[in-house]
Amino acid sequence: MSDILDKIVATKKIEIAADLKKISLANQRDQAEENNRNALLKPRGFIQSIERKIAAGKAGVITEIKKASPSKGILRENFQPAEIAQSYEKNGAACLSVLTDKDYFQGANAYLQAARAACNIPVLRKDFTIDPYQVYEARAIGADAVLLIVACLELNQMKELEACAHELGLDVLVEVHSAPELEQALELKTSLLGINNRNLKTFEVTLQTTLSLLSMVPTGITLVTESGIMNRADVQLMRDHQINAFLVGEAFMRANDPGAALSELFN
Ligand SMILES: O=P(O)(O)OC[C@@H](O)[C@@H](O)c1c[nH]c2ccccc12
Repeated sequence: MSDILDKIVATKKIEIAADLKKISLANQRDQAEENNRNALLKPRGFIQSIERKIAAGKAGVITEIKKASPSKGILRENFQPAEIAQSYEKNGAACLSVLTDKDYFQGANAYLQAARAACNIPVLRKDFTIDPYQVYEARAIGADAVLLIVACLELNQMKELEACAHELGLDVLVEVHSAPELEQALELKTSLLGINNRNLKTFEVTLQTTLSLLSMVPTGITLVTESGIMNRADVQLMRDHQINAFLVGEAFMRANDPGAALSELFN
């Protein structure tokens, strides 16, 4: 083949990929907008649901639905998202977090859809959001909030993704693990800030991460302590520091009855 023909074909492939991306983005946007008009799929107010629990003197617990994780492998063999969602709701969860990442967490969009349809509480799409396409997709599958992880985004990208989420009526949970990341997170509009106690590079978990960053969190921000909450002493330690919102996965996923485990941990 001639050089020029090679070049034209290579350019053509890029052009087609870009066109396909545009088409699927438009489809997701249409679906997202249709969902916003459908009473069953309207955003449920993720932040509001947490704040309501806290205002009532309770813990605002985001209960997670995840089958596996890169650090722990399979957490739950008998994995039924709809049943788990109902059990969480019945036992006082403020919100759900559902992993949709396939390759590392064995998640699926279908799990989020099944979980949300089975309950009335808001649902976070737990994934690694790096492109507006995923925000439209989140709304298209019925999510009420998306996660933005500061460690994998530039500030301008985060702002773009947040604006996109807010335009669609989605709430944003911004996640940090260090002081510089926390400073970046405060550049966003969202009032929901997660401190991940797990270091995503080493998988090491310590609740000291939350405690050490606490003084940097301004009033008006709802702080969620994420990962490694395993027992009542962990919960008490956090509550002793006026931390009232929690994201918990493993402790519930390993339990026979996740809702009963929620109730034992917090009631
Ligand atoms: O299972 P744990 O230790 O209770 O953690 C839940 C949640 O915090 C964790 O799954 C998580 C926090 N941030 C994430 C980002 C991506 C994937 C997963 C996560």
